[in-house]
Formats: sequence, structure tokens, C-alpha cells
Amino acid sequence: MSQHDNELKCAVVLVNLGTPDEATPNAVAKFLGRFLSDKRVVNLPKLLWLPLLYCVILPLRSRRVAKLYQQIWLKNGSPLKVISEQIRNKVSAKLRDKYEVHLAMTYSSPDIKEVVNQVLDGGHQKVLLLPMYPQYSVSTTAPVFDAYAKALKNTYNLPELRMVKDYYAEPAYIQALANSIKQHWELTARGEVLLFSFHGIPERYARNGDPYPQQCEDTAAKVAAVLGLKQNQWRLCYQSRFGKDPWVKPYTDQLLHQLAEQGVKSVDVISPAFSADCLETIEEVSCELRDEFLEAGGEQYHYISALNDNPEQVELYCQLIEKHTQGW
Ligand SMILES: C=CC1=C(C)c2cc3[nH]c(cc4nc(cc5[nH]c(cc1n2)c(C)c5CCC(=O)O)C(CCC(=O)O)=C4C)c(C)c3C=C
Ligand SMILES: [Fe+2]
Ligand SMILES: [Fe+2]
Repeated sequence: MSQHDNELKCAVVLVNLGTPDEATPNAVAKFLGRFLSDKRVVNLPKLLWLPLLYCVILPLRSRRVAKLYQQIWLKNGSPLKVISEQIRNKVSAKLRDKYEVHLAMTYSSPDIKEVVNQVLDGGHQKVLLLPMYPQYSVSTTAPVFDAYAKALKNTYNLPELRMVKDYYAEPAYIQALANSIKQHWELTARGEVLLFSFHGIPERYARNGDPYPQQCEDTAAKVAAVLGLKQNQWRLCYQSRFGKDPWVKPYTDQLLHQLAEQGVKSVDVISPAFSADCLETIEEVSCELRDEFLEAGGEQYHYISALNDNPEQVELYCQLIEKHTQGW
């Protein structure tokens, strides 16, 4: 491969959130420290927040959360990283002739900075950033842009840049979610209610202009329409609350209790904000929330996995790459 070939090939960087390198309290503290000290993620005055984070939250939370990571850990590492790598490999194999496809993480390895340096060393002059978040949020998508800009701070000749801001309404994404739900219904008894449980954000972020909740609503409504669901057959909710501030509602745990109290016995739960299964889906949505529903009187709880490296998601990413590099 000559430098000239690389100049012509567009570099694509798929970016996911990040995850610990090992399921140990130290590795978890390192990851959470990077993640939760980003002002885009926790928007509190640094003088107040950082001492609380490093002296109280990390020592306690890392030990507890490391045990959860140990329960879901795969032979080759954290599910989020293993699955994101599988997606990258498949997308790369399909687009090899025109694109060089990389994977980076915002708060862990492979670092955005490391990957961007590799792209620059390769002589690429066009970069497409593709955050693996269907719905834009200030707390996930914006930090990808920040990290990219930071990585290039000392570069004189910047490559051209495009970034996929979101793909929450992309027909191939909506159809892939609908097909995944349909496939689940073909294999198991259909639940009375389908829950779209999105990762939450603080309400304050939405008030300040984060379009994330609207995009979640749009995704869920579109999938429900494709499936032909009536209004009482599906609900939208938000999980993974963190800290004391109010987060966007309804909260998934509370909604599950309400449904159980109303006599709903069976639910199917999908988490469309996650392109790859991870701690929040495998442990929280598929185990913790199931236990809550069953304890509240529910009888059947099915988690429908993320799109992961299934062919439709791989095709979706290929389509997004082609679409956003038009004219390059
Ligand atoms: C203020 C805290 C948090 C905000 C805001 C937030 C938004 C947000 N996160 C994701 C996706 C993921 N989050 C993951 C883990 C995770 N998230 C938070 C906190 C906030 N998230 C914490 C503290 C953690 C770590 C686990 C824990 O300590 O409870 C992950 C999984 C990582 C993994 O290793 O598996 C993902 C993915 C989205 C999409 C989002 C807003 C839209
Ligand atoms: Fe999160
Ligand atoms: Fe089911």
C-alpha cells in the first residue's frame, strides 16, 4: 500500500464509549475516572465534582462495578470492546477497497488520539468520524468530536473531516430494530408490552438543548409503526440513572413496577441506544431489571439483544459510511 493509495482512501473511525481493559477495581477506576471527569458527561463545577469523584465515588464504585464486569467478561475482554471490534472487522471486510476502517474508544483503548495519529501517519486526507450512537447526546457524541479536535491540536495540515451526528431515524436502523424484534417474537412467546428502554441522561441536559430524548422518542415511534403496534402495546423509558439529579423519565425500573401492578405479566425489552451489548444491557437490563419485574409480580421478561455484529447492523454502518462520504 503506497502513501498515494492512502491519500485516495477515506479513513473511517468508528467510535464507541470505552470500557475497562480488565475487570479489576484499578482498571475500572481508570476508565470511570476518565469518563466521569469529562465535563460533557458530568456537568458540575470541577472544584466540587473532582474531589467527590476521586475520593468517594471511584473507590467505592470501582470495587462494586468490577464484580459486575467479572460476571459478563468474555475470553477476549469486555463485551463492549469485543463486539465493537467484531463490527469493525465486518464493516472493514465489506468496504476494504475504498475505505480504511478503524475502531477507537473515547475513554479507553484504543484511544481516539492513538487511532488519529495512525490515520495521519498513513497519509489520509479525509476522515469520517462515526460515533456508534444512534441518538446524539452531549454526553456521548460531543466528546468524540472533542477528543478528535484535541488529538489534532498540534497538527499543521488538518485532514478534511466529516462526522455522522446521529442515525436515529435512518430507515436501515429502524428496519434492523423491527426485524430483530420480529425474530425474537418468532422464537418466544410475544410479551404483552414492548419496552424501548434507552440509556438516560440528566433532565438538565435536555433542558439545555440536548436533543437526545426527542431522538429516542422518534426511534421508538418509528419502530412501533413498522411493527404495527397499538399505543398500549409499547412504552418508552430510560434506565441507568447516576447521581442525585433528576434524569429524563419515565424510569425503566419504576415503569416495570407500575406495569406489574397493573397486571401485565410479560414484557419484551429492547435498548436501542446501544449498538453493542455491554455492562448496561447484559447486567442491568437483562438481569437487574428482570429481577425487579419478577419480584413485582411479572412472570415473563425477555431482553432483546443489541444489533451487535448482525448482518443488518453491519450493512447499516456500510450505508452510513457511503452516504456521508458522498462527493469525496
Ligand atoms: C452522568 C453520568 C452518565 C451519563 C450522562 C451517561 C450517558 C450515556 N451513557 C451511554 C452509554 C454507556 N454508558 C455505559 C456505562 C456507564 N455510564 C455511566 C454514567 C453515565 N452515562 C457510568 C457510571 C457507567 C459505567 C458503569 C457504572 O459504573 O455503572 C456504557 C457501558 C460501558 C461498558 O464498559 O460496558 C455505555 C455503552 C449512553 C448511550 C449515554 C447517553 C445517551
Ligand atoms: Fe452511560
Ligand atoms: Fe419475548
